[in-house]
Amino acid sequence: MRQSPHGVSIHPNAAALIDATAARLITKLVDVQNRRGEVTVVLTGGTAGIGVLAAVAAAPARTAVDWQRVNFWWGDERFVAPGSPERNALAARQAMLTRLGVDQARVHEAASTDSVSTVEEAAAAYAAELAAAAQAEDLAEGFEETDPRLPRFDVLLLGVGPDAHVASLFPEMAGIRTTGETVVAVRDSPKPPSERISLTLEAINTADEVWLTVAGEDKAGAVGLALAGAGPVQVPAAGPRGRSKTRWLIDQAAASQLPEQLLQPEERH
Ligand SMILES: O=C1O[C@H](COP(=O)(O)O)[C@@H](O)[C@H](O)[C@H]1O
Repeated sequence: MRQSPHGVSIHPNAAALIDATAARLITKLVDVQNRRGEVTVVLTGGTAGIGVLAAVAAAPARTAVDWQRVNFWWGDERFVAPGSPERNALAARQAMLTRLGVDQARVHEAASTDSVSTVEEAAAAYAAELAAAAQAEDLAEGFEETDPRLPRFDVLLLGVGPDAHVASLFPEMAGIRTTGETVVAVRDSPKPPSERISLTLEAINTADEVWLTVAGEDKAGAVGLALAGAGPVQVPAAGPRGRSKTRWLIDQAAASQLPEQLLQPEERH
């Protein structure tokens, strides 16, 4: 693994990236639990994101985490039936949640087409659930105030699409431009399914740590542009910033168009 001083870790291939990210996530969850008792993680869909969850569920070190005291949210969800293979939450349940005996009351899945009739209703319900969790935290002691509309997110995982989308915030579309809201409804996603809900960039950037986990050459252009300082409206992956840390966890193929200045001299070709 190569580490750049800019928060970019480059792994030799997708499998190594996924295993290393899973190990890092377990360590992070344990650290926060040791300090505060419970920990909140925001999950992502996508190939690498779900791969990481499967690797966590298979890692011997998983037993170091108290899975009953982990709160789960999602950065985005597809507005489809709950049993649809398109559903990010279903993929996460199959890869990890059902295998670890998590507390179901702490799993905050967005509404599906079975429970509400429009994607706007699903977005509003998710925003309300986030706000209620934030209020409950305020009543508990020891929580540092971040955004009154959102619970504290200790670590927020994101994938990146080949078009540089993160969560369900797509280039040049309304979602990535939205301010003043924590959750947006998306009706015209260029990647199917068309109806989705997503945290806004404003909400994502309340997280203490944001980790962008990306593998594959088809993502190299998006990663290169994001790290070269592109604007988030054109390149949504350029927008996420954790309050304490922003980590880019990528494989060699996804790193192939990284700006030269992000690499140590000995890493330049
Ligand atoms: O649609 C989505 O895509 C992205 C990235 O997915 P990938 O398969 O290209 O890795 C994912 O981060 C997001 O959660 C998901 O809804």
